[in-house]
Amino acid sequence: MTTTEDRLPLTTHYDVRRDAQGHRYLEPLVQGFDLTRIPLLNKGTAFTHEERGALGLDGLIAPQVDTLETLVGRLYRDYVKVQEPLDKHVFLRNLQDRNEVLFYALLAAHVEEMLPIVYTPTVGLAVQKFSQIYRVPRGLMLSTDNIGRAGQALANVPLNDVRIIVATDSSAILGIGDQGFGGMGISIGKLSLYVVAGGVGPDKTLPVELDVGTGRQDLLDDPDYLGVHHQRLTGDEYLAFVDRFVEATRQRYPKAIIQWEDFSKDTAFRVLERYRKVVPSFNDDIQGTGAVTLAGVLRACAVKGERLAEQVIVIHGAGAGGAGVATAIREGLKREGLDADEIARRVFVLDSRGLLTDDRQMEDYKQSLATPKAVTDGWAGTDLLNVVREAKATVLLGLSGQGGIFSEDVVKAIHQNTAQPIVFPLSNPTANCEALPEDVLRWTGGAALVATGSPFAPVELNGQTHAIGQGNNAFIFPGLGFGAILAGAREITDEMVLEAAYALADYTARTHPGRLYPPVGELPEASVEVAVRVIQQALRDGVAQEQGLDDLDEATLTDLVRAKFWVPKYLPFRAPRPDSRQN
Ligand SMILES: O=C([O-])CC(=O)C(=O)O
Ligand SMILES: [Mg+2]
Repeated sequence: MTTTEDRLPLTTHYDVRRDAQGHRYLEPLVQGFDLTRIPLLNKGTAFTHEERGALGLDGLIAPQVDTLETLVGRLYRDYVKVQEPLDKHVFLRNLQDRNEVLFYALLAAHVEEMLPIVYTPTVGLAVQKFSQIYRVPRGLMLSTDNIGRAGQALANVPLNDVRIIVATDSSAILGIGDQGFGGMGISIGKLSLYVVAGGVGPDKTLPVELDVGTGRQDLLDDPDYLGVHHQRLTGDEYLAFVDRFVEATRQRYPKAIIQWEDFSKDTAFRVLERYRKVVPSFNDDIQGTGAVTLAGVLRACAVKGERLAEQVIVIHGAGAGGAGVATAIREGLKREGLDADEIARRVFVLDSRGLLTDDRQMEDYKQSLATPKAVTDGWAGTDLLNVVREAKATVLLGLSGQGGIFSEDVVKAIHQNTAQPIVFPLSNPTANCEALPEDVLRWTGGAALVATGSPFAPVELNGQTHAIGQGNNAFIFPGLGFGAILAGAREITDEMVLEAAYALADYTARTHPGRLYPPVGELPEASVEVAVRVIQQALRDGVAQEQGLDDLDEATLTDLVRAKFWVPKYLPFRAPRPDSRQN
């Protein structure tokens, strides 16, 4: 054996090792043509002459030997010729499925430009068209057909050291609802961000689709739809399905974190609570969105020269996102010294029927978000416009998925209450955004502090340029997950998520004091800071299992996080020695 450690190779197809000088190299466990067909192994024309000779590639690759940089340049020149966002998405996904390091090198070189293509908003369209654009498999597809063999399905995954899983049941993708099997696209997209912005190696990531059926008749009737053709499982059957997935995952990947993504309000809270002490896991839409929104609101308050505790916050939308944001904002208010009574008078949550008041019939999870009925005594009404007026709102947050619901009336009403209203239409993708930033700015004479969930171009108004911050949980989950991985966290605590919010706000305050969020191009940098603070919080909470982190000061910890950050490059290949463990 060439290794002393008792562990499986990183994947079925290769291992990564270090030579005597400490340089990393890749040891392929397959040979020849297969090397050009496995995306994590393929180097395209960048295989060296020596590698071609040693690995059975002679004659199988174009003569020229390229570098990764040359390939990135060539691909980019091709990429810019593609016009439609969905076609660009398909271009990049095909590259990912062909040559994964090159995909990440290209993405890393053009983060700001390509994020809206691999991720929000274009990923929304890719999810809707998933069955049409599907070419080769990626990730784990569990369905009612195979969930009884979940253990075998996980054993079939060629990765041996998965650390982060994004799993969706596709019941509430972005703001576009039930997407059936197509939700796999969001798991894939989120994990691309874990790699490019969160420093996790692609061979440690696994996208998962939990295909429990769909409530969409149009999909069920469509012969081209690739998911299972039946109604969604519900109740105990549904939970038994997810139980099987969690149990098989724990067996195969005991160190993996699960990010629950885009579960509808009917399942999101139950799933999160059921498993969060069983596997390190969090719900991105509840907790990630809560944290990223709190971070932006804290920044907006600072820009105004005020405190969060002075604001009155109206949250429109009481699904997973709205509930998560309400919880995060309440925590923020508590940290600034407000008691429960005061908080109840400052945070108002609305669903599609208006303000949640404690005399209303509603789902269990909403009850803790409801306003005491007495607070609304004498109000003209409890619809959005009336709540903004009567509560004297200064902050308006949109998580409803209802495009355009922040009308001119509503925005002008909040502007009556404060010189600089904080207005965040956060729903995704773009068509579901509660208002267009340029409208909000125009209706408020440029005074509003605006951030959105989907990317928007800067707005020019009266000779001024307003950058629109992207309050997307992409600023939280990669750093949160990376930090939790590095800490070996056995649980992801609420405090770790909250700390991620303050870390992001601090990063923005230091690097861009006038902004609400950093530019998206800085996602990797911001994630490093988030990861460091998450590790520190995991240590404080006593959930970090990784040894040797306790005594590190912040600078050393930051260096460590940077050193662990995966960067796309082609490692040199060395054929395994005959006595190696191949087979
Ligand atoms: O995916 C995004 O852009 C943010 C998110 O989690 C959602 O909108 O569900
Ligand atoms: Mg989501």
